[in-house]
Amino acid sequence: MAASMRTWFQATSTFNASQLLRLTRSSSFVRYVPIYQATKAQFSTSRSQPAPLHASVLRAGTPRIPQRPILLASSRFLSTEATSEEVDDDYHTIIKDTERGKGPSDTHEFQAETRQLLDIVAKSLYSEKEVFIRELISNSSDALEKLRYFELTGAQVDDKEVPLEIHIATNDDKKTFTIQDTGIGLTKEELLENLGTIARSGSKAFLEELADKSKGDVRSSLIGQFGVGFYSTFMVGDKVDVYTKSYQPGSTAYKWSSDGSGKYDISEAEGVQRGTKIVVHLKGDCYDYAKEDIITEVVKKYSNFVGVPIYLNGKRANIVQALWTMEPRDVTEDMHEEFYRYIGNVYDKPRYHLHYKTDAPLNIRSLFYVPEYKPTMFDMSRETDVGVALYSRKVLIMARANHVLPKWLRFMKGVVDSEDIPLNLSRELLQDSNLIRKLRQVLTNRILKFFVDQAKKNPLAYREFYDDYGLFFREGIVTTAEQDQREDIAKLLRFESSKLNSGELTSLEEYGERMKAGERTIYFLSAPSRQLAETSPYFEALKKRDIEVLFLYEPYDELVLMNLGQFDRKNLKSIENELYDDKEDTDTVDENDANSLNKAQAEDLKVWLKSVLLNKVNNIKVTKRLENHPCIITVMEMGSARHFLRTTLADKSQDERLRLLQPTLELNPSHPLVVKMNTLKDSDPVLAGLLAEQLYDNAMMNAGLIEDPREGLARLQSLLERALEKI
Ligand SMILES: Nc1ncnc2c1ncn2[C@@H]1O[C@H](COP(=O)(O)OP(=O)(O)OP(=O)(O)O)[C@@H](O)[C@H]1O
Repeated sequence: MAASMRTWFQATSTFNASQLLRLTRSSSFVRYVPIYQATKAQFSTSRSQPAPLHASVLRAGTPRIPQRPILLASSRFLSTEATSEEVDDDYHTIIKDTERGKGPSDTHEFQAETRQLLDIVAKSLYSEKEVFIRELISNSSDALEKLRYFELTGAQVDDKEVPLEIHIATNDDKKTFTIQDTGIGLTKEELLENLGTIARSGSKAFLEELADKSKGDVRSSLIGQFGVGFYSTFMVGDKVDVYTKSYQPGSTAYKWSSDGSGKYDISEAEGVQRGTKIVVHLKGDCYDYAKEDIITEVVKKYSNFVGVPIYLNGKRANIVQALWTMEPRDVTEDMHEEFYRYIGNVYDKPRYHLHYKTDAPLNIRSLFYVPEYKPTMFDMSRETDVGVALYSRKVLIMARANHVLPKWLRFMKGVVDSEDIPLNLSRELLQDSNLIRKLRQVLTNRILKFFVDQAKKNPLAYREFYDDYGLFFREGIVTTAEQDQREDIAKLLRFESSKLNSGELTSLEEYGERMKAGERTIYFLSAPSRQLAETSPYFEALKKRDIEVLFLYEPYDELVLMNLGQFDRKNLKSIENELYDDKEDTDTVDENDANSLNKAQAEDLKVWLKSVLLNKVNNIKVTKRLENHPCIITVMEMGSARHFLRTTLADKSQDERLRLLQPTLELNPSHPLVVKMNTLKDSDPVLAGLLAEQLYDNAMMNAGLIEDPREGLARLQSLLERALEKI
C-alpha cells in the first residue's frame, strides 16, 4: 500500500465519533450536521459557563428550548401534595388592592430587540394567545423555586413565614387578569435588566427564526416552541402593570408599567408584598381572559403540575403530584398527556411513554416521553440539553440533568427520581459520579429495551418513530465507546434489503436470522435509491452468490455501519469492499465464451487502455463477475474513499485525488462496448480514446467517486458527434 494511500485508509477506517461527525459535515448529512453547526453558534454563548446546582433555575438567561425547568413537588411543597380529589376548597387569596405607585416615575425605552419582539408578539395573530398564562405562571414558579433555594442556602429572606404560592385573579368588570407570587421579586436594577432587554437566548433564537422568511407559515407555532416569556402579556393586554418587592430585607418596592409600544415607566410603590404582582389590562378582543372558567381550563392544560399551589380566585387550581412515584396502572393516559405537556413545554401528545420503576441495582422512579412532533433543529443540535429532570425523593436536584442519559437520547423528556442520589450532589460530582454513570447505564439499557419491544409490538408506529427520530440512533452509535452498547443501539436500525420488497424494512437481527449457516458477514450497499442500488454494477457482480444486501440510501448510514464494524459477532461489510477483497476472481477471460475477447486481445486492450487513461488508473484487469456493465472501478475501502473525497480531498486536483485513490478498472471482456472498443482502438483510435474515457467516467460515477458529471460533458458531446458521423 502506498504511504499516502495508507494514510487515508487509516484515517477513515479507524475514525472516532468526532472525526466521523466532521467527515460527514460536507457530505450529505444535510439534514443533520448543518443544523448542528447552525445551532451550535446560537447556543454557545449561553451555555458555556459552568453552572451551579439548580443552575437552570437560577440563571435568568436559561434558554427555553426545548424544555423549561421542571419544578415539581420540591421539599417545601410536598406538604401541599394533594390528589385532584383532595384539592383544598377553602377560600384563600393573597391578592389585595393595596399596591400604588408613589413619587415621580422614570420613563425608559425598551432595547431595540425587545421592541422588535413586542411588535411581533403584539401584532401577530397567534392562535394560542392563552400561552401568556403559562409564561407568567412559569415565571412565578421560577421565582418561587429560586426563593426556596436561597432559603436553603442560608440567604436572608424577608417575610420568611409567607407561604410559597401563586395566585391568579380575574376581574370581568374591570377586564383584568392578575397574577401574584410570593417569590424573589425584583430590585430596580433587575427590573431594568429583565423587563427592558432581551438577554435570554430563547427570545433571541425566536427572533432569528422569525427572520427566516421561509418560516412564514409556521410563525404561530414558533411562539409555542420558544415562548417569549413576560412579553407575551402584550398579546392580550394593552397595558401591563408590575408591582414587585425583592426578597432581600429592606428592599424598596417598585411599579413597572407599559403599554408595550416602546417605553415603560418605573416608580417606587407602596402596599406591595414580597414577590411580584402583574396586572394585565386586557385588549377588547381578549376579554375572555377575565373569565374564571377560561383560566381554569388553561391552568389545567399547561400548569397542572407546577410544583407550587396555584389559587384561582381563592380556590386551588392545580395538582401538585409526583406522577413518577405512582403505580403505573394508576396513571391514566390523560394524566400522562398533561404531565408531558407540562414538562416538555409543548402542545402535542407523547407518542410513547415509559414508566419505569425499580429498586435494583438502584432505586429508580422514572417517567419518559417521546414527543409526537418531529424533532426540530433545536432538538437535533448537540448543544441542546437532555430533557430530563433529576430528583431525589421528589426534591429537584437538576432541571436538565445532562448526565442522566447519554446525549443522543436528548429527545426524551421526563423525570428521574432516585433515593440513592444525595441531595447535595453538585454539578461537578454529577459529571464524575459512579452513581450517575450507573444510573445512566441502567436507564439507557431500559430505554433501548423499550424501543426494541415497541418495534415488535407495533412495527408501523415504530417505523414512523424511526423515520422521525432514527438520526439520534445513528448518532448514538458513532458517539458511544462501548461496542456492546453500540450494538444494542444498532438493534434499532432499519434498512431496505435486496431480499425484501421495496418499502419493507429489516433490522440487522432479522438479517442475521435469514443468514445461511456458517455465514459471518452482513453486506450493505450505499446508493441514492433502490433503483440505483439494484442496477449497480457492484450489486450485479455479487448477484451470482445470492447474497442478501442491505440498501443504504443515506450516505451517513454507510458511515455508521462502517463505524459500527460488527453486529452480533458478524462483520459489516460493503459489497464494494467484498469485490475488492475477492481473491477468486482472477484476471482471466472465459475462453469458452464466444462473445468474449480472448486472452491475447484482453492483454492488448489493457496495455492500450493504460496508455490512454495514464494516471487515472492504478491497475486494469478483466473480470468475469459483470454481465450488463462494461466495467467497474474498485478501490480499497470504497465507502471511506468516497467520504474522504468529499471532505479532506475536496479541494485537491483531480490528478491528486486519483493518485491517492489508486483505482483499479475492471473490464467485462464480453460486453459489446468493450469488444467494440478493442476493434476501434486500431481502426479509429481517437473515437476509441473518447469511448475509453467515457466508460471510465461512467464507472467512477457508479462508484460515487465522481459526483459532478458536467466535467465530462464536452467529451460526451464529441463522442456523440463522432458516433453520428458513422451513420
Ligand atoms: N414573577 C417574577 N418574579 C421574579 N422575576 C421575574 C418574574 N417574571 C419575570 N421575572 C424576571 O424577568 C426575566 C424575564 O422574564 P421572561 O419571562 O421574559 O423570560 P425568562 O423566563 O427568563 O425566559 P424564557 O421565557 O425564555 O424562559 C426572568 O428571567 C426573571 O429574571
